[in-house]
Formats: sequence, C-alpha cells, structure tokens
Amino acid sequence: MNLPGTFTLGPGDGSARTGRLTTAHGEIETPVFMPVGTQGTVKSLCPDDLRTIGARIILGNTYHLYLRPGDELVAKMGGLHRFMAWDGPILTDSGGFQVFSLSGLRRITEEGVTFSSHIDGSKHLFSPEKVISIERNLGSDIMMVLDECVPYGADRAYTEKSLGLTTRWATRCRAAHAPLDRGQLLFGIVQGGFFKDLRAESARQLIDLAFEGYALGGLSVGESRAEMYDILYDATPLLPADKPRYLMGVGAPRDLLAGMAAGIDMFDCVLPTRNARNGTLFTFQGKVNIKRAEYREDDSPLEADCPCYACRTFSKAYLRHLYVARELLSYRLNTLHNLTFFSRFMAQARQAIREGRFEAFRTAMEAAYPETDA
Ligand SMILES: O=c1[nH]cnc2cc3nc(NCCN4CCOCC4)[nH]c3cc12
Ligand SMILES: [Zn+2]
Repeated sequence: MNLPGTFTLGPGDGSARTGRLTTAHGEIETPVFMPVGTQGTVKSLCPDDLRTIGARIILGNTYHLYLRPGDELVAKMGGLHRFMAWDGPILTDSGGFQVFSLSGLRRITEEGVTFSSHIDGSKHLFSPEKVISIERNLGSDIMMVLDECVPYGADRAYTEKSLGLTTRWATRCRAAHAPLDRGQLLFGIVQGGFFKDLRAESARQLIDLAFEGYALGGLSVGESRAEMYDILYDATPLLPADKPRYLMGVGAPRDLLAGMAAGIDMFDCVLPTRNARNGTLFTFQGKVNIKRAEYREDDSPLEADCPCYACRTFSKAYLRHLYVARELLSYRLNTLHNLTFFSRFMAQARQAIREGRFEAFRTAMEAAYPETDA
C-alpha cells in the first residue's frame, strides 16, 4: 500500500488525465466527483448506499460540523469516519466559503475571519490555526487551507490584496500541519479572481509551500461559463502536474467535462443531491424534470440501463407521485439515482480518457447537456 499522498498518473488524453490518489482511508481513481455530505451525511443516504452507488470519497463541511455538533464532540466520538460510519476517504473544506455564503456579520482581519453562527448568532473566529485544528479533530483525509473566496466582481486592487492574505493564511496552515502528519493531506487553494496574472502569482506562491494537492478556488461564484472556462484553462496548467488538482464547487456535467479537459482531477458540487430534492434528475440523455405531467402514467423506469435501486424497482409515474406528494422516499430515490449517474458519468469519462476518446465522449455528453441546460 502506498503512503497517503501518493498520486500516480495513468493514461491521459490531451490535457485530460487519469490518476490514483492514496489516502489513509483508501485509494481514489481520478478524475473523481465527490458527493457533498455537509453535516456528516450525504442527505437521505446511509453509508451502505454510498458504497452501492460507487461513491469513493465524500466531502464534509468544516463550518457546519464545527458549529454543530462540534469538532471536539466528533473527536471524542472517534472522528468523523467512526461518527458517521463511513470508512472511505473524506475531504473537508476549510469553512471559509461557508462563512461568506452562510453566516452574518463577518469581518476579515490578518488573524482570520470572525463571524456569527447562522444557527444561533454566536460569535466565532476562524483563524488558519483554528481551522486546521478543527479538520484534524474531524480526522479528514484531505484538509483544505483557510482562504478568502474573492467575491465575483471584486476589482484588481481588492483581489490582489486578498491573494496576499490567502497566501499568508496558507503559510500558517502549512506551519500548523506538517506534511502527511497522521496521514492527513493538506491542499492549498489558488485565488486571484478573474485576473490571469494574479492567478499565476497565487499559484506560484502556493507551490512554494509544497502542499499535497492544489485547488482552484474563487470559481463557480456567479460568473458566466465563459469567464469560468477562461480562468480554468489558463490557471489549471499552472498547478503542479504531479499533484491532484481540485476544482471547488463544480459542477454540472458540462462543467465536469470542461474541467477534465483542462486537467482537473477532483470535483465537488451539491448539484446532484440538491437537484434530487427538487425533482431534477440526471440521465445520459439529459435532465428529466420528474414533476412534469407527461410522467403521470409513464410506467417505464427513469433510465433503462441505470443499475440504481430507483431505476430497477420503480416507474417514472411512481417517482413523480412521490415527488408531488412530498414523500420522504422521493429524496432518497432521487438522490440514489443522481449520485449513481454522476458516478457512472465519471467512470465513463475515466475510461474514455484511458482509451484516447475523451473528446468524442465530451461531444456526446454535451449534446445531452446543451449550454443552456448545464
Ligand atoms: O474559493 C473557494 N474556497 C473554498 N471553498 C470554495 C467552495 C466553493 N463552492 C463554489 N461554488 C459552489 C456553487 N454551487 C453550485 C451549485 O449550487 C450551489 C452553489 N465555489 C467555491 C469556491 C471556494
Ligand atoms: Zn437510476
């Protein structure tokens, strides 16, 4: 068994690549999509479901788990793997993004970011050292540094100033967690907004800090697809080729394809789980809005060749009924299907890259997911 942090590249196709990342809780084949388990659960699924649908690594949110039930409690319960009975790899983000998107009254200083809890309004400080301590308590296999996700539309001066703070925070995170300590990996997050030279500067500064992997942050923050792709294609090659590259918060099938084409190895997004709960289902023929009247008497499965329990057992008519009736089983079946689709989509993408036919795969999938449809 390789040491955690070992990243071995497999066959590639253009800039798209396959790889294998070793973590303390197992190996991950890349490119990989990570289902989001915000509060220590991938909503409506149990760990057995995650194994059945082929999930290899899941994401937990440091911000949420710190506020509730508390990272010290999770540590006392043996860490997040034991607490949630998931023995596969877990990546925890640093919480910075959630602080900006969820909490009120936040203030950024050199020390860190102070904020009030969205749950009870209590005051908290996330410093680089505090965030690393929380992620170490959770026992995550891959920890993310504390960074500032620069808001979309920030001007150059603000973006440049923020980049410097993000690097100083990354430096403090690295100092707080020695490489591979307890088998826990630490990834840096490149910022720099939508300024290519600032992105290059951020990447250069973080590469000097020798992280075990590198993420592109500050994207999927409200920009147009063209703006995201412009930065994606320009910044990804700046990340070390021999380390995992993670595009945070992405995304829709079309964006996964673009990310893989650019050389991204890891993705996470709430899309498949959140859309499952609002009746939007993903298939290889495109999206299905299960609440549509056209499915009212449709006795056929959602996707004939999908191996998931929902498709093997129930008709579209029944899935539609459950959704319209707001039955709890709707969340579970729709989530089982959507995550099975994302898992199959990534497995087919990996195979296409290995066989040198990724562009053909991308073209076929983009036909099912046209620009307007994401
Ligand atoms: O710079 C970042 N630093 C640390 N974490 C992040 C997480 C991020 N997540 C998104 N986008 C998520 C967009 N979602 C798309 C689907 O609907 C919900 C929002 N962008 C992100 C940027 C960062
Ligand atoms: Zn299915």
